[in-house]
Parts: sequence; structure tokens; C-alpha cells
Amino acid sequence: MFRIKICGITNVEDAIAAVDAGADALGLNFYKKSPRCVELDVARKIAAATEVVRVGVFVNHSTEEMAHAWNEASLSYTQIHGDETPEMLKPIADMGIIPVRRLSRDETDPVGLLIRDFLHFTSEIGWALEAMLVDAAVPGEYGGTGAKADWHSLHGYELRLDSRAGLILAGGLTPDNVAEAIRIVRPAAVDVASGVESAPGKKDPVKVRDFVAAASEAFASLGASDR
Ligand SMILES: O=C(O)c1ccccc1N[C@@H]1O[C@H](COP(=O)(O)O)[C@@H](O)[C@H]1O
Repeated sequence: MFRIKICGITNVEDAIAAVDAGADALGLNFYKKSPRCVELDVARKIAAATEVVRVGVFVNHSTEEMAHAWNEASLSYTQIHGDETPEMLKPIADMGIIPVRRLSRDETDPVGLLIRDFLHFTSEIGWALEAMLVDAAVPGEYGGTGAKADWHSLHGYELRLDSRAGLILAGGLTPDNVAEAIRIVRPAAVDVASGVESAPGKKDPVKVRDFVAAASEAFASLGASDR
């Protein structure tokens, strides 16, 4: 899959800076109400300028819109960040679906909820999911909020799910906290949007570089044997 995703890339310059910093995935957000929404023609240029994994971020788009963006921007994954049900996604089941679960801090069994969602998606459609993404719930918002999930409550996800679908940790990550988040949650990958910006929709190259360096070091220090 991928390890470090820089999300909400809106221009070629930021895309190249993220790849040069060592990110192995870029998130292209097609949600019109987001300050990080990328135009399709720019997404096409980003695809032509980069060779890393590209993940499309969608919020209540039609499957036709998602398929169009998938082709135009040569995407590898489809991050479903809205209210979509697995049933709605059947026509695009082969488009690397990454379901998203927004967790509020008062969930009693977050890991159980994630596993239930994972099983629901796989049993309804019968595709093999590679990953689930966890974000923090903020009422009235879909994502990109800078709010953190309760990292301690997510510990153990991959053990309970027997590593069948990796956990992508998102929500409020920054260069200063990503290493601690990786140590506590032990996710398969991390994802950041607002935490590496100079303004909404514009990445700060220093923050991007620091984020990638901190995350890479933390993943390396987990070691292959104890993950
Ligand atoms: O970034 C956005 O504006 C956005 C809007 C709607 C849905 C998802 C969005 N981004 C995703 O939100 C999470 C967390 O972002 P942050 O790091 O807390 O700012 C991440 O997965 C983004 O891909």
C-alpha cells in the first residue's frame, strides 16, 4: 500500500515538494466545499509530474464522478470520506476503495466499530479491502479539521483484525505529534492534510519535510518484527 500520505495537494509545486520530501502517496481531494479541492485539469498535471501513489478523496460523489477522476488523474485508491454505503460503491469495487470511519471520543469500543465496518464492507461487496482510514469526528464536518482521534483507544486494531486491512491513521497529525501517534497506534500508514499547511490548500514545504522525516523515523523504530 503506502506509508505516508500528504493529502489535499492542490498544485504541482506542492506535489513535487511532498514527493521530494519522501512521501509515498499524495491525496487529491475532489470535494468542492473543501479549501483543498483540486481541479481535474490540475490533478491531471500532478499525475503527469509524479510517480507516487495517488489517492482520490471523495465526499458523497456519484460513482460516475469517482470513476472519471480515477481515469483522469490515474488514481490508485478511492478514499470514501462521506456518507456512502458499501452498497453504493459496488460499481467501483475494483477502484482501491478505502472506507473511512470518523470516530468521536466517546465511542466505547472504537476498535470493535472499525472491525464491524470492515466486515460490513467486505461481506456486502466481496472485495478485499487493503485498509480502513480513521479520522476524528467533528459534527457537521467531513474531514480536514485538524481534530485528533483518541489514539490510545485504537491500539490493538491490527492485532484483532489479524492484519487483514491496515489502519491508516488521520486526523490532527502534525510534524510534532506524528511520531507519538505512530508509537501508540502502530498504524500501517499515516495521512495528513491541515497539519502541514501554511494556509488552507497550500502546503508548507518545511512542515511537509519535517512530517515525513518524523513519520519515517517512527515507523523504522517500530521494527518489522514487533508490528
Ligand atoms: O482536507 C479536507 O478538507 C477534507 C475535506 C473533506 C473530507 C476529507 C478531507 N480531508 C481528509 O481529512 C483527514 C484529516 O485531515 P487533517 O489532517 O486533520 O486536516 C485526512 O484523511 C484528509 O485526507
